[in-house]
Amino acid sequence: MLSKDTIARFGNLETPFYYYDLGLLDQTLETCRSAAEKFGFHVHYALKANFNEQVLQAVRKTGFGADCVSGNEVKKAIELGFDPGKVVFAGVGKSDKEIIEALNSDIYCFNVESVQELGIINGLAAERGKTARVAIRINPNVDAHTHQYITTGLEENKFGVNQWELNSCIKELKACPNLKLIGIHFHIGSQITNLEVFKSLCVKVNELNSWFEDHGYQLQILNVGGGLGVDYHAPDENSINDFESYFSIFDQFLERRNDQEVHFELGRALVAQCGSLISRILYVKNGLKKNFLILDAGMTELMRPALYQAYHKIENISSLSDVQVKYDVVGPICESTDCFGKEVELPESIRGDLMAIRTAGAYGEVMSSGYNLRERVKSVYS
Ligand SMILES: Cc1ncc(COP(=O)(O)O)c(C=O)c1O
Ligand SMILES: N[C@@H](CCCC[NH3+])C(=O)O
Repeated sequence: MLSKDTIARFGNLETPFYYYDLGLLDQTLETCRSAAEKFGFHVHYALKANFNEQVLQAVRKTGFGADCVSGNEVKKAIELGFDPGKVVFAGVGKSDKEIIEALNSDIYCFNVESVQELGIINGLAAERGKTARVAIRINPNVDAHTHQYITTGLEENKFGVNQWELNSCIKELKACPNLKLIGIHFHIGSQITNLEVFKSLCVKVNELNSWFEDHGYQLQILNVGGGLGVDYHAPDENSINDFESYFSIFDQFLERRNDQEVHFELGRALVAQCGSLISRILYVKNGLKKNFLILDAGMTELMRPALYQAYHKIENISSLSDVQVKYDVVGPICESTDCFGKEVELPESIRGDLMAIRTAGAYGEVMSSGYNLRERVKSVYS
């Protein structure tokens, strides 16, 4: 909940901007850290969810590692003080330049997404007299029951290698003396709210763990990715995930060998609820059939509703009116999908009112764009 003092402070600020509640972020990180510690699990924060420096500093202080998906994310994590020994690098299209930089930084592990990539990393490592630690990202063909655009673990998705390619992976690994296979990696999708899905993932991981054992590989790491969803409808009631219940599923259903480590790559569940996009109403348009609130923020600042029809709770945080009106809440961008919500019930609103679009800390600021030559969105913290 945004406090009265915080809202009063916004009154003097130019909008739009992202507001981050760093206190809530710290509490969320600490809840996750202590739950993971209880089970002896390791967490790498997925930078793609939010690489705002203040957010990253808080994550780094917690002691989490970094899960990166580009050379620049690897560079940023290391520059901000993450231990290279806790940096992992995934991505279906790692360029040679990105691989070389990651090798030079001695990162912990490459999460490899194709048979061909194994050979490329091996060649680049050999040229530098290095051995690269790798984990194979396997597509487990588990349905994450999430939005079709953010599911990643089905055979029709571009991510990872399919199970029928595993023999080729082993053959390639045998021909790659500069690679050390340390684990297997999975990530089945994002915004997963049905925790049963993770049980199905565990069953697959167990099967594949045994498969590698049967082929002579004792894996050090089982990396089960991220994907834990958050409550977009009730950000105040459920501001921090129940990380203990989430981790306990893996504790119960994963068949770990003696020293095997379990790694997680959480993004959204760590940072979504601490961020809100704050905006002002520019115009109120009352039509015959619809009332529009036109905000000074749009899909350029928060793309999720336009891209995935994603729901975000919208609040008028300055209106004192008791009258409730339904509005379509839209942005100023020259696109019809530039809409944050349709038929949203809000207190009667006027030009200048402050609006908060909640649960915007993950995949918000980082996905903003300069379309329509918009200014880069600013951030405010408390
Ligand atoms: C490989 C990988 N790991 C981790 C994540 C983080 O996912 P989430 O933010 O849903 O926890 C993603 C994004 O979906 C991903 O693609
Ligand atoms: N960017 C997405 C999720 C994809 C996560 C990365 N694989 C979102 O806003 O929900």
